[in-house]
Amino acid sequence: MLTELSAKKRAQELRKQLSEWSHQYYVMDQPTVEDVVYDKAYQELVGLEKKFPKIIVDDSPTQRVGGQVLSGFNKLNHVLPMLSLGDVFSKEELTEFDQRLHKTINDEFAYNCELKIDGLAISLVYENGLFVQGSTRGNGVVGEDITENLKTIKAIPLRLTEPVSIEVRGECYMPKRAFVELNAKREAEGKTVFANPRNAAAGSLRQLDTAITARRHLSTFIYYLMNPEKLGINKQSEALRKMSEWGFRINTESRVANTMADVDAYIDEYQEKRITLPYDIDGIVLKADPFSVQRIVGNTVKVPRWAIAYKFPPDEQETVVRQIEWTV
Ligand SMILES: NC(=O)c1cc2c(=O)c3cc(F)ccc3oc2nc1N
Repeated sequence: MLTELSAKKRAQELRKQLSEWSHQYYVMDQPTVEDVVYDKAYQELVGLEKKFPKIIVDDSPTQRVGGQVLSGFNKLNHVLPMLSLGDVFSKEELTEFDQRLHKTINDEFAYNCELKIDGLAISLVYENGLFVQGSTRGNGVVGEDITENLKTIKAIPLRLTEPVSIEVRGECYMPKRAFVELNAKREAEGKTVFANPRNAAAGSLRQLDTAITARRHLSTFIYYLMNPEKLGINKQSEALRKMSEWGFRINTESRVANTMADVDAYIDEYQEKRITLPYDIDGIVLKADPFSVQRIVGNTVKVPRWAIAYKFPPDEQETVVRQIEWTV
């Protein structure tokens, strides 16, 4: 005999199992069960919550797709401005960036090298481990509250592994494969196609119908933890590891570089690998790894002084392919 109490207990077991499977599949890219196994457990949970609505909790996976159509997005002020990155387009300019930093910082320090994901910047706020708000960069000071749409993205945890109250920032992107399939579908339906995965991700996040966002296979790479030193974290490379432990999807290609020669090698390696990655990148991001260095040099009104984006030259072969398509 199914009582509310036994339903509540079973629902908790199912949520825990579904969350583990979801983390393995969407955050770690290492699915451990077939979709049919996941779907069966998910449908059982949906059935229990339908029968006993009082057992529903905010971080149940069934709450990701609210299915509501929003009338618009509220504006919100970022606690700290979401700055952009300064860009350089040559290794010489990168050396100048390094030399400028060493004018202010006397001791040696390492850089954290990261791929520059070509998506759109988002900010995620958690209270006691629960996802409570998500937003776009907007103009850097005022962003749009897109919490309901971000909840549909399975790479974004609804509950962290520790009850921490933090704000993190990262890139929301559409994988290349999802982009190609979306455009093929739109073309077949006589709709306009998106020019690139970044525009497709932006368009998908700005959907007022959250059920549409939920179908767009968006994902994230989180790269920034606000006030890390208050949490006893002293380096960017440590912050990335900690955010991964909390349950965030972190890009695994980042690397600590102790010399500019190592930075050059990282750039050359990923300029080669770029075309094989399942997501678009438009360069690499170089960051002073110690937060003490970041704190000393600080930010200008627009950009951090402790980070720089090295942009890859436009990818000739892609351009050529596009031209061939165009002439045909
Ligand atoms: N697209 C990216 O993959 C990426 C972007 C940024 C930023 O925009 C960014 C902006 C700041 F003000 C400070 C750090 C940042 O770090 C970043 N790190 C990254 N990996």
